[in-house]
Amino acid sequence: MVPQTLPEARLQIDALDEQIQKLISQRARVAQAVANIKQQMGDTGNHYRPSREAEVLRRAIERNHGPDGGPLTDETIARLMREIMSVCLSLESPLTIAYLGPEGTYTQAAVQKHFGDSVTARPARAIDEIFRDVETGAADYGVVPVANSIGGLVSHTLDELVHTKLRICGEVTLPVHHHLLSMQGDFDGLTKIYSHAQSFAQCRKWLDARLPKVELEVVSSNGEAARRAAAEGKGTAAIASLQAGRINALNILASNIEDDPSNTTRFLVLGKQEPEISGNDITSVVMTAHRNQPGALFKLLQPFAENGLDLTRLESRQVRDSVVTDYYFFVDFAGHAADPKVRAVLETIRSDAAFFKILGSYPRAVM
Ligand SMILES: C=C(O[C@@H]1C=C(C(=O)O)C=C[C@H]1O)C(=O)O
Repeated sequence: MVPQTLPEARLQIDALDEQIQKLISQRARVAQAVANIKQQMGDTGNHYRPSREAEVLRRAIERNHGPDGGPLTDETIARLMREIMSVCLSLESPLTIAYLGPEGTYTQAAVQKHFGDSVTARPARAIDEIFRDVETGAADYGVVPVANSIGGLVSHTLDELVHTKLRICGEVTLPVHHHLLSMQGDFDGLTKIYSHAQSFAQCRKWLDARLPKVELEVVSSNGEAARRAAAEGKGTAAIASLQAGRINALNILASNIEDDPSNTTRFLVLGKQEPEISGNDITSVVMTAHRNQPGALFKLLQPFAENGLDLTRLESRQVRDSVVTDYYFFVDFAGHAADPKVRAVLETIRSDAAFFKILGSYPRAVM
């Protein structure tokens, strides 16, 4: 019944809130029961299940299109469900997630998007430190950037992936929006802007048009840029994320100043876990072909085509220290390595490749 007066509307909202709260508490109790059941089943690790979470989020989005759907966007519904799962999971297993710090980086925003707010985010100084934090158990999972639609591949991440024992257990895609942030409230007397080199490159046109005379100083991250703008105050600004602005209490002088509004960064979630089949999964592998064999790459990729496996990404990176030119091929495709058909294809490729490694099978990003 659509309310006609404000008191009527408030009454309805109070009644709905009561129901929502009751249901959320019930859900949390069931999640606690799940933890006990998993322990009884001899599960010794944490209780985070990437495939199950993807399934819950996909269902929420499906429902949003059904008879119980409402005026909220899929993204909003998924974000709310994400937070509910995040608080439920924190009762089962409080998680620590290593990310490329300092606070306020886009990688931290990716952690929040993927795991929700009820995790401890642990900033690392460099990408290899994130791998080490997860390998040693200082963090349960790690989040690293792997590619940006404008800036290209993150080579440190690819290099670490070749050698690590960790598995990719998830992906996060994040639209990247840059903002000009400062302690001051206007452009007057701005003489210096701090940012990461990539962010400057991504805002080149805007900077040339609006602030051609201001000095640009490259720092190690956007989080660091925001920290400096806050510490130095008047006359300085940073190009960074809204989150970095919030953390450092900066004003927004200009929003979405990136040249390409579809600018997106892809991140990987690293862990020791092998996610189960979720029904919409990606598998990542890395391989090298035998040298001096014409058509070697063609031969490596042929089994994917012959078995109808859809390649979603193919990147190459030169093998470090190789005198002769030699390339690692990073291939992503739709499917899960536990699927017998996929397993057979991977075994064929493994026997044809000079080097071959499965990096992980994980649910395709839902949000
Ligand atoms: C409750 C579970 O454990 C965790 C919490 C989930 C949730 O709150 O829905 C989903 C998957 C797991 O990360 C489960 O495995 O079902």
